[in-house]
Amino acid sequence: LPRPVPAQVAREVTGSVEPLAHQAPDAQVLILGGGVAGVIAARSLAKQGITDFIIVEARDELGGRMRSAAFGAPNRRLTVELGANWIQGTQKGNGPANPIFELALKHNLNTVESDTDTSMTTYDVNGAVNYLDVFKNALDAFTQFTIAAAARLPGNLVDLTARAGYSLIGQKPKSPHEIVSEYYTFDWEFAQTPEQSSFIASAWGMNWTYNVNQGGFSEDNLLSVDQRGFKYLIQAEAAEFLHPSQILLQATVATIEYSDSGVSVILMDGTKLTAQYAICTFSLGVLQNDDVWFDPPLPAWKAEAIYSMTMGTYTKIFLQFHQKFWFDTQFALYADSERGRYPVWQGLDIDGFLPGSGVVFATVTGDYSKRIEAMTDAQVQSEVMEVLRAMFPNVTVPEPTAFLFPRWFSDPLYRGSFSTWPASFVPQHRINLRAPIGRLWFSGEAMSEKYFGYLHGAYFEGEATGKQIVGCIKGQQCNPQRPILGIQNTYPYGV
Ligand SMILES: Cc1cc2nc3c(=O)[nH]c(=O)nc-3n(C[C@H](O)[C@H](O)[C@H](O)COP(=O)(O)OP(=O)(O)OC[C@H]3O[C@@H](n4cnc5c(N)ncnc54)[C@H](O)[C@@H]3O)c2cc1C
Repeated sequence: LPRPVPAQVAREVTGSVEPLAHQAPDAQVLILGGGVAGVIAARSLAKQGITDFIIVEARDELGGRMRSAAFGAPNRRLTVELGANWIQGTQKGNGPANPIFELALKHNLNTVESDTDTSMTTYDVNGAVNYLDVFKNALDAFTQFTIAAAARLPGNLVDLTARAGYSLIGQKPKSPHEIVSEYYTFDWEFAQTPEQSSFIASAWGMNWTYNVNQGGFSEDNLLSVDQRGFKYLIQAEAAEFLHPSQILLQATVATIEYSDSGVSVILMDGTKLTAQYAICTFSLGVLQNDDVWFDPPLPAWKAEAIYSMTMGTYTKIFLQFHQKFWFDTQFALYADSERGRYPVWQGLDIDGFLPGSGVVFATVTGDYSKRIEAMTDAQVQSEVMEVLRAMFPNVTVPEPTAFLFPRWFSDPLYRGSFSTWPASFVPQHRINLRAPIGRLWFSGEAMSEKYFGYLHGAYFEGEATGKQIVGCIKGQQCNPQRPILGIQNTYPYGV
């Protein structure tokens, strides 16, 4: 979609800031960010006849964290997913459907069933070693973990860390095989350690997505191998209703000014845009790291909510080789003496996936992601090759023909990969994270109570915010969530 130059946008206002009341707004609604939440919020507005909006996006395309890249040696290039890759939970029978799954069907996305539970080969520092029994125990332990967490709800028992939850059900992994198996069931999903995560919210996050008995979609995971990129799904949806004048690409927001009567946004190039309402869909990481300035500064209740949720980082490290020399399963585990050291591997050179691609990738998360982002590509490649050579002691592992990993944590447009819920984040914090201030609304995956972290969380939040703003504009129903001022302990400290 080409970058438009609407007349209002071209009218640059730099320097002194005029009061909002004195100028005609550039749009009824500014949608800040063109990821899933932004595009679906726009669709919600358009469906209700509100077409006077502009999506303001820093990058040169829509999609946000649905981000793909061309990867590989010049004669063997293919599309890989740097960001979101799976449709997590699809639909069982006539039950609730994951809306991302519905979009994938609608736009004929090429996906393949991902067998995360049984298509596994296990390795450690001595090469291939079968510890599938330990791995299976970890999968079962996670099911027990979710049951134990859910059991706390009826009694309104306080949240704990996921680590405490594991310990309470007797799971105390000690050997590298046990530790990497636990890592796969927990960190690889949440991009944080059990110590950094909520017991209750980690369990319900899984249940609402995967457990049909608890209102989830299904247990299935579909991996996008679509060579147009996973993002095609949201770009194709956007193309159905967006007019070029409703999108402003390569426009980075520097400051957001807000009040009870309107919002104005100042871009990095000094352009000022004004609107009656704005929806900020920037990632939690962006909000946490002052990449965008708010004027006036965000109130204490909002700042506390933003800083109390966690932004996890999930990093895929892609390698391409002339020839496949690795496992035939979809996944492999590598147990190192250090927890989180290049632990999960995925092969794409498999029938139905990307056969003949010569591509395999490792995933690291959380603090380990931050660690490698501070290193050079060559240093990371050398560590990864050391691990591959330990996994395959009988193979002369050559240097890869291509190597790539994204730096989500360092990127000022994201500052991480997706949000995770820590034990000290209480439901009132989530209400405050989501609550609008004046005419400025907040949306995106991190605001979702049931689906934080996921594409479908971004989708549902974008849809809900769009609908609420329609209600306000049309003067029908305008009931913005009121913040909770001063979230208190249930029981006072005795000091
Ligand atoms: C590595 C990784 C793996 C993931 N895997 C999965 C998965 O398999 N399945 C799944 O369901 N989810 C997955 N997710 C999560 C999923 O991608 C997100 O939940 C979802 O894309 C978030 O959408 P959003 O619209 O809330 O935010 P975003 O996609 O972040 O959209 C916000 C937009 O704002 C723009 N922006 C930021 N700052 C500015 C600024 N100052 N000015 C202008 N524009 C700005 C950004 O460029 C971005 O386009 C993954 C994410 C990552 C990073």
